[in-house]
Amino acid sequence: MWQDTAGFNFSSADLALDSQLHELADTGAISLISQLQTTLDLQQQLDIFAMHASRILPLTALNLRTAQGHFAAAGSMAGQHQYHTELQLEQHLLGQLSYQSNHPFSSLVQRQLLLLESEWLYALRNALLVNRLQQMALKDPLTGLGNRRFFDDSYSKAIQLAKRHQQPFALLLLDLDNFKQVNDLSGHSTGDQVLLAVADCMRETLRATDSLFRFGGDEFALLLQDQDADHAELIACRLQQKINQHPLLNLHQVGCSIGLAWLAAEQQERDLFHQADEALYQAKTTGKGKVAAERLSVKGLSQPRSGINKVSASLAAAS
Ligand SMILES: Nc1nc2c(ncn2[C@@H]2O[C@H](COP(=O)(O)OP(=O)(O)OP(=O)(O)O)[C@@H](O)[C@H]2O)c(=O)[nH]1
Repeated sequence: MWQDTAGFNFSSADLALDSQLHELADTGAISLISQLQTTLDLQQQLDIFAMHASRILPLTALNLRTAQGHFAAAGSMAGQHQYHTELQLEQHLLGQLSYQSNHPFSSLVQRQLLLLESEWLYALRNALLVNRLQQMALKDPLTGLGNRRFFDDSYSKAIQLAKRHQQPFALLLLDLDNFKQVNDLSGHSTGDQVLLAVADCMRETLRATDSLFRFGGDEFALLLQDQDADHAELIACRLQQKINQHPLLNLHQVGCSIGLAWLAAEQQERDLFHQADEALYQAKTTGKGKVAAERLSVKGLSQPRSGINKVSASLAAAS
């Protein structure tokens, strides 16, 4: 037991806590905690943490890898030295941090960074949780593609970006042909398999998975940023071909119709969604299995499989 000058008694545990608090104050951890409490945004938390870590050692870059994505602190650039750590809380790996600096990461620096990291863990866990819930709210639960809400957000952001940077931008709306018969003839779970196969075809055609959406039912959308009309048309045809050639979709004679509209750099004000929807309507009503481009000119870029026509005809006869 120790006594300070004012006569208070301290145990060794109090002194250990006191010295830890001083160390935390030295590393800036206390103000770090209060700053981290102001946000549940992963990028913002990383930026705040990077600012505090830079007080220990000037950093050129700080990257955070998590199961929900990779983040880089604002202004990150390559440095001469690297240091990697894992952020774990209660035996759960939250993420991996990669520091870069033009100064070496001495063992003292590493120790201070470790201490600082430990102050981030709870706030990081909460931010990851919120991020995961947000992602779930934006995803179609069956296919994992973006849902309609996510599409609406992405669409307006893409339009703004296209306007700001004068970049072309295309929208594809896709509706399956003859999907209902899969449910009717083979059951709902086979129908679900068919929808999953369509999502796979979309992912294989377009790697940027955050641009792929399912609105519900058998309706899908693709946002193609910085794509001119020719390229967008090529992607639409490639996707349609993939769907036509997919074994499961072929087996159930499911094809697709696609409506395509694009915004050239000089044409900023048109209602792209309406155009693509009109084009899709044209593709549907002029025989299915087609890609229809804006201005309502239907191009028979891909012919429907003969089987599809036959099934349509027999369904029509049956109804
Ligand atoms: N298996 C499954 N079916 C669904 C789901 N959501 C909607 N559906 C069904 O999808 C079908 C969509 O109907 P339509 O678009 O008229 O079917 P279609 O045969 O493709 O019609 P066309 O577009 O005229 O060729 C309906 O039978 C819905 O019940 C789902 O999540 N899973």
